[in-house]
Amino acid sequence: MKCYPVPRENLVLSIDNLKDDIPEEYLSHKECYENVIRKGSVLYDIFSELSKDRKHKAHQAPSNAYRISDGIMQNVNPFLLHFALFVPAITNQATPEQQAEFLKHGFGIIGTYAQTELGHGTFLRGLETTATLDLETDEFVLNSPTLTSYKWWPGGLGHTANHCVVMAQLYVKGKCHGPHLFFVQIRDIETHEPLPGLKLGEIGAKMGFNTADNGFLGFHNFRIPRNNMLMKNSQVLKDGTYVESKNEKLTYGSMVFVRVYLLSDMAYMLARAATISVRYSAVRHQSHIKPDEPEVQILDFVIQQHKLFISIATSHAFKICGLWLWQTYSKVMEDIGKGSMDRLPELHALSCCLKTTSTRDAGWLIEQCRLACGGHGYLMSSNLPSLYTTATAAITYEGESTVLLLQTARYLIKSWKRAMEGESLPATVSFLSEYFNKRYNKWENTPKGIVDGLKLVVAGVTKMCAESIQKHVSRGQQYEEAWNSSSVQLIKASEAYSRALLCEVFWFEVDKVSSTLSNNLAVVLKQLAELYITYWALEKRGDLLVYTTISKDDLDKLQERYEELLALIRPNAVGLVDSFDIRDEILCSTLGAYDGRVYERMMEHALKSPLNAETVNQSFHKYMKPVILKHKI
Ligand SMILES: CCCCC/C=C\C/C=C\C/C=C\C/C=C\C/C=C\CCCCC(=O)SCCNC(=O)CCNC(=O)[C@H](O)C(C)(C)COP(=O)(O)OP(=O)(O)OC[C@H]1O[C@@H](n2cnc3c(N)ncnc32)[C@H](O)[C@@H]1OP(=O)(O)O
Ligand SMILES: Cc1cc2nc3c(=O)[nH]c(=O)nc-3n(C[C@H](O)[C@H](O)[C@H](O)COP(=O)(O)OP(=O)(O)OC[C@H]3O[C@@H](n4cnc5c(N)ncnc54)[C@H](O)[C@@H]3O)c2cc1C
Repeated sequence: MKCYPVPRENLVLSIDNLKDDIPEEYLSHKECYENVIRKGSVLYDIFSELSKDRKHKAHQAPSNAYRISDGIMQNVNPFLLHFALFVPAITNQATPEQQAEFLKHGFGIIGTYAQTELGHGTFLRGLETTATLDLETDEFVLNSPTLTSYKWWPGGLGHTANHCVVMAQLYVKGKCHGPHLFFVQIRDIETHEPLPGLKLGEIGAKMGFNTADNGFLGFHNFRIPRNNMLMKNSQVLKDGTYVESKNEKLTYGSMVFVRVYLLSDMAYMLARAATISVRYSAVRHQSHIKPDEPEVQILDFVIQQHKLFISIATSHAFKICGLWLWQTYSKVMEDIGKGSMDRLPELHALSCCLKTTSTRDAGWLIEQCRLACGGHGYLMSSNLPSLYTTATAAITYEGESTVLLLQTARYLIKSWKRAMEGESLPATVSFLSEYFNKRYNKWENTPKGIVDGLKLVVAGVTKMCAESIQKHVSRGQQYEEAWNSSSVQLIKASEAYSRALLCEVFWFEVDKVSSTLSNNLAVVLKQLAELYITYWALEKRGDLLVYTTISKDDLDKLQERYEELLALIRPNAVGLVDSFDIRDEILCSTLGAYDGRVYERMMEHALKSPLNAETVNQSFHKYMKPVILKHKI
């Protein structure tokens, strides 16, 4: 996977014409798009220059530096798909010769990843776009046979990209070989006009992501060279011979990359929301704790700490687990490069449930941060509304959450069956064997004890799912029907598995490095990790009571410890969000600026509203005054 050198923050933030005179929320839909293209083009130019000087580092661990662009854009970058999916799809799925050919223009082309259609997003085998081999001309003919087969949603497709990687059903000599990827130019490089045989446009305003330029694309007998099929894993030869892939799911590899990346991405989204809401909570004084004392910082309310500190801890949890998952991804990609695909199912299962949990948690936690800021959190200038709509889009894109959790459940059930047959299991699911063989310990009120307890919940729910499926089958249902009948519990098993993974990796990674850290830092990181684990033990107390030997007394002690941790973290709370080191220009928040001048910034921002350009808006004279005068008594 090529990674793009990321421009240093100072370099990017020092560029004058990247600043907005009018806040984006006061621009029209069209002006918004034109504005991000203006800024994105400057960024793109910087990326191009920088990439000429430095070698691309393959398999570079996720870094959120590319989110500088979000700070500059104050919204989603329409070029993001080029980097997030278009280039990775080519580097993962094309032969070296094709990569050299397709990427020879480097930043000279702008691409996107066109897979989802109006009629299908989840069920990829149901995609309707066709790519049919024409033996005589050595070309593929692309068609959108129905309205529902139009590509719909790809970022940058509407008016930005001039190329895309298209997922289409491959037809050779009348036989369908399933979804494959194709490199397609869609606009003229010089004029940017759509090429003949294409229908292109944007899909309209959305809840957020409104600068992503999500678009639609229809093909009408559109021809591309045969060599434009990405042929690293499977090939179509000149004589029409189809050489199938060692694993047909390798075609889906680009989605795994983004799912893995999203864990780190959500860590960064949460870091921003936590920074804004904790800093604001240190500035905002409201109400009393002791009646005879001055109004307090709202951060001194324990319930405010309960709302916000979990976001600080979760950001670190996702960052640490994101790097752990990235290392797994890199190792599996390396193995695949050597011809071994043994761990691909495990990586798929891990990426599905962790992508789902991280995006869902980021959504509700950012909303919780907003709500904790009262009315001012509802202002666009706080940036919390935009963070929310941007984060929650990820619950759907790159694999809808329910669908991905069912994928992980599929892996858990298969692993449970292997445990029952005495097979050895990968470390990430080996606890299923221990549970099956009744090798587990009594409850302990320690972080490790909680992690072990959460794993027992996973094993217990997985066992219950397997028994439920078996029960439905024994009553005459086909396996797929029995699976569907048990899907509520299957989702629960995957959710529990994801939570146990996050708690285990967070705690043990922190524990592992703590000896290398200064004592103060180790203490604070361990407090955050313990807060995270204890928070979720209390949230899942019902399951723990069902599947472990935890007692009511243990739970009371956990609640007490949780509240102790809130008090221990309180003195470091502002320092902890400052340590996320997110500059004001990237935070883009009147509530979260480093200098704490909240009220002055709110007023400065309000005065930028176009409505405040005059004391009386023309609508008074045009519309209100006639009515007032007419009904004046
Ligand atoms: C200039 C400034 C910018 C600079 C930027 C610089 C750098 C940026 C770099 C990176 C950024 C990265 C991320 C940034 C953040 C966000 C990205 C930006 C925007 C959003 C993009 C969104 C893009 C999309 O949404 S693309 C479309 C996504 N669509 C999906 O995910 C579809 C979901 N559906 C599926 O995956 C499948 O259809 C299915 C649900 C799995 C079902 O498929 P099916 O064939 O029915 O499979 P089945 O259930 O029968 O299982 C069969 C078998 O296959 C295995 N399987 C399935 N999928 C996979 C897989 N992906 N990998 C491996 N194995 C897979 C499955 O386990 C089964 O196996 P088995 O039979 O059980 O053994
Ligand atoms: C902001 C944004 C950006 C996007 N960017 C891109 C992009 O760049 N490129 C691209 O190709 N796509 C993109 N997408 C599309 C995205 O990948 C799809 O929306 C996603 O895969 C879900 O597919 P769908 O919308 O067709 O929902 P469907 O697949 O129709 O699912 C709808 C609902 O049906 C239920 N459901 C579906 N299947 C199952 C099942 N098997 N079991 C149980 N329940 C099920 C779920 O509740 C699901 O939410 C983007 C989407 C968004 C929102």
